[in-house]
Amino acid sequence: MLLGVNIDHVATLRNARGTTYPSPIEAALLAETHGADLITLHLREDRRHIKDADVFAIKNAIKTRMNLEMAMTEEMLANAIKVLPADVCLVPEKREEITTEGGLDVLNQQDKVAHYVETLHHAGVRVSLFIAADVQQIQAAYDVGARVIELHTGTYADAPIHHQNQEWQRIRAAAEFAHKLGMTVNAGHGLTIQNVAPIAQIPQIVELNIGHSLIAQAVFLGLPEAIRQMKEAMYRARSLM
Ligand SMILES: CC(=O)[C@@H](O)[C@H](O)COP(=O)(O)O
Ligand SMILES: NCC(=O)COP(=O)(O)O
Repeated sequence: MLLGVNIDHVATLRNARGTTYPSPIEAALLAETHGADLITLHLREDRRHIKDADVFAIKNAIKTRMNLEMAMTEEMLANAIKVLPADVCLVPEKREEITTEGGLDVLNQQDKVAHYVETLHHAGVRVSLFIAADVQQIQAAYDVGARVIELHTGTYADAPIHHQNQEWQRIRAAAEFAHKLGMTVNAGHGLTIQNVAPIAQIPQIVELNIGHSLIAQAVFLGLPEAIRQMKEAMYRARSLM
């Protein structure tokens, strides 16, 4: 199981004072030296954390692969064609949101999503769609040509303890459905060292993208140790399957 380290919130800390530190580029290099299988970052339209310069610098510096998250806008599409990351993950964005709230609504904008998928595929970029654990959305993702999805685990992560199993069941069923279609299934959002194990135990999920809780842990433990503990939790969970 692969771990994508999302470094958005290293940039949040940097931007708090407008300094050059902590450097997202340094964080990306440290993360991949200490176990990150890929580096995920979200260039938001409002640039509240990751900036355009970070994207280009990280693309040129890392040895693993870049998973660039972006909204479906012409500006972001043009930028992605310039950067040419290994992966683009199309995510919904609302200016007023604190963080990503829901999954991309593929079902109700299939022509638009198909255009972004086709354009990025033509440029040699693999495309994943960040969607809710919903069979109709997964089928729509397949129908528009996407062969990779990232299941939004936010409803699982935010669920009250007595609802968590129900949310986990939804994600497990969604992963099974997508896998049967031949899709690559990733997952992410709101995952922590405390809640990651059940998600890691879903056999069809091959990659987890984790950011906020990892960077938070890194404040106390340092990034290498935070990554080590997260990977250990993922592998321990897998070994108990
Ligand atoms: C799509 C997703 O769940 C995250 O990767 C996203 O980047 C969250 O946005 P913030 O990093 O701005 O919280
Ligand atoms: N796509 C999920 C991601 O990259 C990280 O989300 P989070 O762990 O910061 O909530």
